Amino acid sequence: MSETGSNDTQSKAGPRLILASGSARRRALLTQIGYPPDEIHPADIDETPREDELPRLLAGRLAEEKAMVVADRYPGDVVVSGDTVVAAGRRILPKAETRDEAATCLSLLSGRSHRVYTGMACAGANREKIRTRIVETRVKVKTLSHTEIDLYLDSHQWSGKAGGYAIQGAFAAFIIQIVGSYSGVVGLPLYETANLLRDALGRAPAFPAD
Ligand SMILES: Cc1cn([C@H]2C[C@H](O)[C@@H](COP(=O)(O)OP(=O)(O)OP(=O)(O)O)O2)c(=O)[nH]c1=O
Repeated sequence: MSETGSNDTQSKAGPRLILASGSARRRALLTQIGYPPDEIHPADIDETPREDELPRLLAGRLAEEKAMVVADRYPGDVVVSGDTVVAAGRRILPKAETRDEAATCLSLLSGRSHRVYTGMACAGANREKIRTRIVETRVKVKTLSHTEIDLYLDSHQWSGKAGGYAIQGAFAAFIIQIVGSYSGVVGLPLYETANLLRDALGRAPAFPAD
């Protein structure tokens, strides 16, 4: 897989699919639904929330910016992107980069419900418009003991994750209920993504054989 942006095969096979994300999970999610990306090109954008920006709007705006930045490099191809934002009330939690940051996130999530907003954006091959979807999921977390928090922090599974946890890992044992989109929490809401990609690529998915 190259990052040259060449699209020689486009006229014969239709537009290629470019994933504007460095997230291995987003790549795996696309592959799971039969739309494996032809190329990966992470979008380097400033993800700082604007003052008083609502988490839902932030997720949509960042997904759209990621798609736009990368779309400029791949004329004639379809570009898809995502952005996941975790919010406890109106408070937007960071992507945890340090143990202290993760510990603060976990104490905010313990014993209550929070919301995860995932924006996904799809730039069609003709660039007429970028289509965006924002999916909200409510996640209810048990009251975490000090031991549970320490064990989780020791695992480092929080590193780089919005809200300091990953539902696809050990943290699942602490989740009482989710209402919304599981795949959205992991990184891309697959129902909405599949619909937009089917339209944009003009072809059925190629489901991987079991
Ligand atoms: C809440 C939660 C987040 N996450 C991850 C998904 C995202 O990778 C990350 C949120 O950061 P994002 O900015 O959405 O994505 P990213 O920085 O990993 O990649 P890119 O910007 O290149 O697309 O948190 C999980 O993997 N599981 C979870 O349960």
